[in-house]
Amino acid sequence: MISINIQNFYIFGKYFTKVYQYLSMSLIVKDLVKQYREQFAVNHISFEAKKGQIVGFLGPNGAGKSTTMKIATCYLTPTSGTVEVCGYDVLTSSLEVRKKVGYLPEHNPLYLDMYVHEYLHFIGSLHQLKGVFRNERVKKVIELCGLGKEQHKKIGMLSKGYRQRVGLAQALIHEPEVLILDEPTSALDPLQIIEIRNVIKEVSKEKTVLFSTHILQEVKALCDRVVIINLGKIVKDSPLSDLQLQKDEVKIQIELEGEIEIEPFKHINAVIDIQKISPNKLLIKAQTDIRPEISKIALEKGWLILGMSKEETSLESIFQEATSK
Ligand SMILES: Nc1ncnc2c1ncn2[C@@H]1O[C@H](COP(=O)(O)OP(=O)(O)OP(=O)(O)O)[C@@H](O)[C@H]1O
Repeated sequence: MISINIQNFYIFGKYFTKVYQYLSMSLIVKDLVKQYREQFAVNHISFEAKKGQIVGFLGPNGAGKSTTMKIATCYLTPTSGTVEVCGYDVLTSSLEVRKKVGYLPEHNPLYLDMYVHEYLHFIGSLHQLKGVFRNERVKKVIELCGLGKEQHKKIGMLSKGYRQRVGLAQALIHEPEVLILDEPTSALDPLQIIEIRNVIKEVSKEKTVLFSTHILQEVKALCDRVVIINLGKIVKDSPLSDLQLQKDEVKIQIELEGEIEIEPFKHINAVIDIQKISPNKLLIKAQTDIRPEISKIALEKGWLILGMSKEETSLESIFQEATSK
């Protein structure tokens, strides 16, 4: 009898965990395919984004990023597979999906003859925001996206960075739960990139963000999770922190006071290679983090360590490896 109860409890627990996991997902892409004649723009991809996560969607040109995003925002229909946004299917509940999702397309289409303020009211009206509420939303997104000074200018008069801010503001006007941003910082200068990045960081609090980019620095600066796509297939899907720990090689740089000897370090088990960078600096490649062993040797020999640092595996090398096939 007891064992049945425990079993029931176990089954209920598993079921509850599954339901909880499902409910905490804002975006679920399942076995998605988009085919143009013989070409698979997207080839059976699956990934998920949790509430509150910022997911970097990476891949070389033509990998399938924009296609996936267009399907998730109801601009394209899939050949097969499903995309759910906050529990709504893009095919069967596209109106609900459009309410839940804010989209900044790659080429940020704007009406250049409209004033910023006027344009945001127009987009608000398309989302059926009315009266005082619409006024407040326009005010809020202008403030969030730092458009205060530019709101009475025509969009055509704005710099690229400010046009991107208008693009972001229109994506946010209806308070979407999910933000989909297709290369939001492409073609911007370094200063504008930092500005837009800060705006994304600010607005992404309490939202789920999927954004594509070619700038790996951006992923490091913003993302919780990274999904890498290549030739229409997902080749990596991992939290950023795990990704940088995945490689089975650690590089450690040490600096001693005075001339350094290689010999004692060669006997540490996990060492793969040692390079002398300068008379008092070494770069050691090892299978594991051997900093404690290094410290012990230095202590035994009476050497003074001036510095010791562990290099993280670079996202660039992970990206290169994942997309080189
Ligand atoms: N309408 C279409 N007809 C035929 N092929 C298409 C069409 N749209 C996209 N493709 C192809 O599908 C593939 C994926 O395109 P997609 O625009 O999704 O790539 P991407 O990862 O966004 O690339 P980029 O980083 O250059 O924007 C490409 O090879 C592209 O040429």
